[in-house]
Amino acid sequence: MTNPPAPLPLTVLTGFLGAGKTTLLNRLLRDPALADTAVLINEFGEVAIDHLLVEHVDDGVVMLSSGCLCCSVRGELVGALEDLLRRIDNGRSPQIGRVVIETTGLADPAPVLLSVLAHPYLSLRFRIAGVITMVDAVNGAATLDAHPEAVKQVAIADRIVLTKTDLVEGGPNGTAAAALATRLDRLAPAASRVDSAQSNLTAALLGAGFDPAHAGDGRALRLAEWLSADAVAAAEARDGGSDTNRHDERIRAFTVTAEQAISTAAFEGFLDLLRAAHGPNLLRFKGVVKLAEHPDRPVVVHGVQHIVHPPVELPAWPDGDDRTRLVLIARDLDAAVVRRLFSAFLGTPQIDTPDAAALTTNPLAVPGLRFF
Ligand SMILES: Nc1nc2c(ncn2[C@@H]2O[C@H](COP(=O)(O)OP(=O)(O)OP(=O)(O)O)[C@@H](O)[C@H]2O)c(=O)[nH]1
Repeated sequence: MTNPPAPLPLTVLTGFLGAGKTTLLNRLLRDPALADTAVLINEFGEVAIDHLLVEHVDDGVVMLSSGCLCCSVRGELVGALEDLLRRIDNGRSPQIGRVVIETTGLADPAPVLLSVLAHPYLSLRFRIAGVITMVDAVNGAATLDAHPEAVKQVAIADRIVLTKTDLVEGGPNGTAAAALATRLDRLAPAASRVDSAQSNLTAALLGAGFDPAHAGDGRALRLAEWLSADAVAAAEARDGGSDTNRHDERIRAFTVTAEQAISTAAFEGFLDLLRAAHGPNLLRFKGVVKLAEHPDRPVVVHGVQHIVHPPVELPAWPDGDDRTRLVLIARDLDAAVVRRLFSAFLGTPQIDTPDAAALTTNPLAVPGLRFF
């Protein structure tokens, strides 16, 4: 049996209704550097609105036609990706370099990621190269106030693209723009931000993911940049005690770090418990882990809710920092709870908290899936 080809980068382009997704996609697809991109576009009903607006793509476009990507199209999305692979593998379509999925404005991007990550074959053929969220600089704040979906789209972003900065009152350096920037910093400290008016958006957008295959050679985003653990820790220190009334205040990004290596079994146990107890609230997590069995070869993990992408072992620490660093984006989940859980599995329980044995022999604990 031959090995499957290297996984194709898959980028999810999301953002609320009218945020400027199609406008951006049209612009990106004019860039010759993206000529080998396949685009999966969601449509509403029978009117292929987005398709009519997307130019300069012919064979690379796969259209979905049954409504909202976040629900009914999920099965169809898997089918469309499988069909795309089949056509490429048997030569009916040209080789492609990447896939971009544009979600509808109302979609929760997590199920899109889940349908790829949770699929045994698609998870081998695609790697999540990033979630790019468009935020309208004029209506962004009001949209975040009114729509929890928009908050989630921002919270799980790797990159945020600000659109319509040309229309914002006071200009890109004015008070309204600054207030939105502060809010986005709190909600998505791990996401870098670019202005859609900037000229070279292609590189800024499609380089959002970490590619383990090129971890050491500078061709991919650096591990530290992908994780953004420092930015998340800084945001935590800054915003520590804020109130939790607004719905975007319920979502928090936080880090768990450790110098000490953790055994594979203990790390599995930690993830199992975390996913079993808090899966639905775990919007996204990513990390690099120092395993006791081979501390010189870190393991990169990431996932969405209860699903973990197959972990990738790197030949060496690429960035000089050999600590375990996890970044979690979660709703209604206290960072201290997760840190205590990790400490317990690391064998360094805090006062008044159970150790790993107490946690795993707890008859109420729900065993999760093994993934190593
Ligand atoms: N002035 C200005 N207008 C923009 C910008 N980006 C998008 N627009 C306009 O905003 C409107 C909505 O843009 P679309 O690209 O259709 O937004 P969308 O996110 O694809 O919208 P849905 O498909 O409804 O979710 C269009 O009229 C665009 O021309 C921008 O940066 N500046």
